[in-house]
Amino acid sequence: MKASLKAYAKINIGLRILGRRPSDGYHLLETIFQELDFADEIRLEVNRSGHFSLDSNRKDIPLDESNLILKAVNAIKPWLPEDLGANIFVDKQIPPGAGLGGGSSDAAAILKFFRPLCHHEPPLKSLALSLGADVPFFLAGGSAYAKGIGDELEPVSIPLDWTAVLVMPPFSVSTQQAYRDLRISLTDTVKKTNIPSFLRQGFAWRFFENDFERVIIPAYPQIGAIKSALLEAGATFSALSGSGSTVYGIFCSDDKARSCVSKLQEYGRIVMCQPRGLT
Ligand SMILES: C[C@@](CO)(OP(=O)(O)O)[C@H](O)COP(=O)(O)OP(=O)(O)OC[C@H]1O[C@@H](n2ccc(N)nc2=O)[C@H](O)[C@@H]1O
Ligand SMILES: Nc1ncnc2c1ncn2[C@@H]1O[C@H](COP(=O)(O)OP(=O)(O)O)[C@@H](O)[C@H]1O
Repeated sequence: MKASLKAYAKINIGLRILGRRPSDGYHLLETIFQELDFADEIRLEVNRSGHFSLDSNRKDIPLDESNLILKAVNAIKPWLPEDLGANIFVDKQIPPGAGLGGGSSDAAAILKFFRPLCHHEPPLKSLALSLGADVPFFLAGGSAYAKGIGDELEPVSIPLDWTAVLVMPPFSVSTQQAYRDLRISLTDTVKKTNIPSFLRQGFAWRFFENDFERVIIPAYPQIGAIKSALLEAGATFSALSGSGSTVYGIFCSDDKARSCVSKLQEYGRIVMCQPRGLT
């Protein structure tokens, strides 16, 4: 059996770090995850060899058992027939370490693909969370308000009549290091959530900020320059996605978005894409 899966990227619309979880030091946050129609493609050839292999067009990601695709395979394996195997190829379009959740989305796509082949129902949500804090979002995608460590999800309805311009600089940012650089202590008081009240007032871009910008922009001045360039080019809103390195601009018209692309080329790879609703 052959199959081709799309693993879509996300951006974070607002990202507030509220504090730390005492049990493991993970950061408590609130954000809106928005899925985009920009994706990796995962091609699989399922066989009865009991063996899984992985290859990719990108050689700068691990292709061994530490790849999130093989981690997802290993997580769901106890629920699969023992002789099931697959040759997997991932055509990476989403750069790693870009704040677009590419690896997490790949992992969720694998869990969803193998679920119907399981001999009994796997606990998909907990398997997803064991692979990464962002992975549960990608099981359903669309637009979701997230709390906890990013795993407490609630679908939300926000306007989707916009085009995003993603500017992906030629460097990655380590998520773990970015969290460390925030220097939030385990004993700091946990802040209250704000996003639900923003949404009750009616969605407006001006409400949203990404707390990582405080540490990422000083460390990577190019990120600040991209944000300014997007706003100057007419973006309604611009922000860092996740812990970076991608900066996105929101444009109310496709034409306006297209006309800014040539002005931003010097900063890195540019992709224009649309938000995806729940499917
Ligand atoms: C910052 C965000 C915002 O959406 O996205 P990215 O920029 O990575 O896309 C996420 O919180 C990233 O989630 P994800 O990339 O799945 O993180 P994980 O693999 O679970 O964790 C990587 C490391 O980040 C730290 N971490 C992660 C999530 C969290 N809520 N608190 C943390 O402190 C931990 O130190 C962990 O070892
Ligand atoms: N399938 C995968 N795709 C991308 N990166 C992966 C994958 N598996 C493991 N990784 C590792 O995970 C890290 C984070 O990648 P990714 O999830 O794409 O970025 P981010 O956390 O910034 O959204 C990368 O540094 C990469 O080495």
